[in-house]
Amino acid sequence: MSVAKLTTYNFRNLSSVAIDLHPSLNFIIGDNGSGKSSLLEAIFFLGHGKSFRTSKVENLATYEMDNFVVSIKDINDLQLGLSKNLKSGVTLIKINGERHARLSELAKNIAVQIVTPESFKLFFGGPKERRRFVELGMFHVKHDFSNQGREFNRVLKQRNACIRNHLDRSTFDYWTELFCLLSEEVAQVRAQYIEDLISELPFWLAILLPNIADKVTVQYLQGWPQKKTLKAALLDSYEREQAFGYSIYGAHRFDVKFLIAKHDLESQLSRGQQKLFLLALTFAQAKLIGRVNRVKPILLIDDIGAELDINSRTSLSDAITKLDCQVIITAIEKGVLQPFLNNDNFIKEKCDENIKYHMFHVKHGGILPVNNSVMIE
Ligand SMILES: Nc1ncnc2c1ncn2[C@@H]1O[C@H](COP(=O)(O)OP(=O)(O)OP(=O)(O)O)[C@@H](O)[C@H]1O
Repeated sequence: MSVAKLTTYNFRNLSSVAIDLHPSLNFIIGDNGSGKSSLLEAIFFLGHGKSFRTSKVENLATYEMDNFVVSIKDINDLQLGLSKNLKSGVTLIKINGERHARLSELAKNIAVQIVTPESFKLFFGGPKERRRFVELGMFHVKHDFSNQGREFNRVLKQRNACIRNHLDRSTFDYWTELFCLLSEEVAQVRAQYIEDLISELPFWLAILLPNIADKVTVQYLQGWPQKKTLKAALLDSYEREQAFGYSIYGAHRFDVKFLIAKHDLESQLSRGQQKLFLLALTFAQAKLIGRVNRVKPILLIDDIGAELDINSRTSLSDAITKLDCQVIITAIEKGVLQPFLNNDNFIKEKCDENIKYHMFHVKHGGILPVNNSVMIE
């Protein structure tokens, strides 16, 4: 889906917002603290059921308010809505007016990816963000995997409980057997997905980071030593697991390593280059998501000017012309967007309604369209 209309109520500092978005390209400009990230956060919240910057849902309601609502409508009038009452704790999920119990029902309809100024630091930090990134892609691309993934998580929990509670050896062995079986299955599906992702990457690197495009290698680490079976690795680490109190090997411990000439990518690239690399990877993932044809991905880029010089932003605008995504970009001032505004390829490739983009100005939580920037051909 792409968002045709976004409505928010009591969300962060945004006053009641109702804006019409362009199917391909949108710019949100405004001063620091005006509410740009909050707007992206509202869309992200619908796609993920959580924020990208706080784990406390109560932070999302406007100060002093005890409820908030976010809803979107696509061009075919599909309507997704999520409201939260902080007092009662009730979360209401609605799709076309009908109530649903699971956030994943919403997420099936909207694939939101975000790149913020902090993203690349998190991504190249611990494995958590890399795992999250891959799992989001798999959720949308490998539909059949969802049940398998849920079952794996259930068995992992059971096995961890066995370790923590020092249950008898036969119960432990039962869960270990099942855990190994599911780990192998999950790791295999994931390996396929990562292979697909890696095969998309060179195209985007050639646009965004041409100097290193052919030097990058990617390693998938399945979650246990490559040379051993998981069962053998777990047997060897029985004592350590008992001491730690959780499963130290298994498909949940997977990781992806990016290397340039055998060195960790993050130790070789500048901050701007790391950000471009993450964008290339995000575009590769968006392409895979788009290809399964169920949902058109939505790409949010917060503070496009951070870390990126004019050349990088020009390459980025070229890359975006090649994506079939709805893109929403924030910036503190219009000048930063010149490479995008001057890029004629948007007109040819992206403009199906004679309008190149929509631009909005956010001021103190209020949002106004910038009329003269909505270019009619
Ligand atoms: N729950 C809330 N209720 C009301 N205002 C809030 C709430 N949470 C944060 N704010 C305020 O909302 C404002 C907008 O924050 P936001 O991060 O969206 O700004 P921004 O436009 O992205 O700024 P920057 O360019 O500095 O990143 C900030 O001034 C912040 O203090």
